[in-house]
Amino acid sequence: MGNEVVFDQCASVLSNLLRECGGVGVIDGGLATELERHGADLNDPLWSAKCLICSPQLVRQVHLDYLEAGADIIISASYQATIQGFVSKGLTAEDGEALLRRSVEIACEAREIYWERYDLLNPGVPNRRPILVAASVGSYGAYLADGSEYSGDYGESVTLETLKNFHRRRVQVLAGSGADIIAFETTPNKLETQAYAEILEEENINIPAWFSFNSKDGIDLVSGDSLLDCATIADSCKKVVAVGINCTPPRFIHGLISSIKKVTRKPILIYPNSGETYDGDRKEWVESTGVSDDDFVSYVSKWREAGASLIGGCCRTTPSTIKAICKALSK
Ligand code: MET
Ligand SMILES: [Zn+2]
Repeated sequence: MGNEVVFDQCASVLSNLLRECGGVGVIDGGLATELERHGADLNDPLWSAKCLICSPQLVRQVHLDYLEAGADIIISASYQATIQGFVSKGLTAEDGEALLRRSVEIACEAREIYWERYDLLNPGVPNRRPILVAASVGSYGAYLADGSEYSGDYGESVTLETLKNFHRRRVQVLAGSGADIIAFETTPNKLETQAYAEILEEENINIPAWFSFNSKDGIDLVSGDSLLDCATIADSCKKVVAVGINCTPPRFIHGLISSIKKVTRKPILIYPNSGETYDGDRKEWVESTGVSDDDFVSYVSKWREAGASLIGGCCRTTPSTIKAICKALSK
């Protein structure tokens, strides 16, 4: 297939969804933290990817809960699923690749169950609503599980090539897994943004991607790298169809949308966390620091007005947050 055809196909995946959703789509909420709320123990270097091995049916149920809550896009449990991470657990690289594919398959199964229920409840009404499955790619720091996911500081020895070599095979496998889009999430720095863009351009990746950055000051990425620079890289990459922010406190989102808008006309996506802070030493969330579903929702129309086209939640948001977002958008 010629490059231009691939680019057109990539662009239409999201534009079709947005058209059918009346210009604004809803992304799901936190996956890992929701698995934990249901009792999963994620204290493991594989984090939520551990559930791909131990409790795939719980992962499918959480995807289904988000669809029932109204999400138009569900994100697979591959955030911290890496071939290297599975190999350190004693699996073969082939098993690791199979688990990556499985993460997308589980999300697709949830979509199928959801659609079948719709058919049962609405016999003869052939109008299943469109749902996209996004294959999650977390950062190199998420794989290291040493906190660098939230500092973006990988040290001098990690180069662009290190990051490209780390991510390449996973991205290839996820691109061929049946997912509709690749979600590069919680991206902490510019080097990794560059690595993602180069992989998408150099490899024959024929599904679109979104780039989502993580900020802790409401201005730049967690590493201190310029959001404008990183969003510009995303803007220049033809396979990237949306750019935005995730896992960042709600209070910072409005300003971040305005910044991104300065450098791209691509759809802007945002899926903030609950605003709670994570205590890395105790390995737990500090509840009192967050916002309630009602507070979260009071932001939604402002984010929409500021220019966000895809809105959802990240860590510690739940299906009830997503339901409230849908309500605020009167979907
Ligand atoms: N999609 C991932 C999740 O919700 C994003 C995690 S951000 C640290 O589990
Ligand atoms: Zn998160």
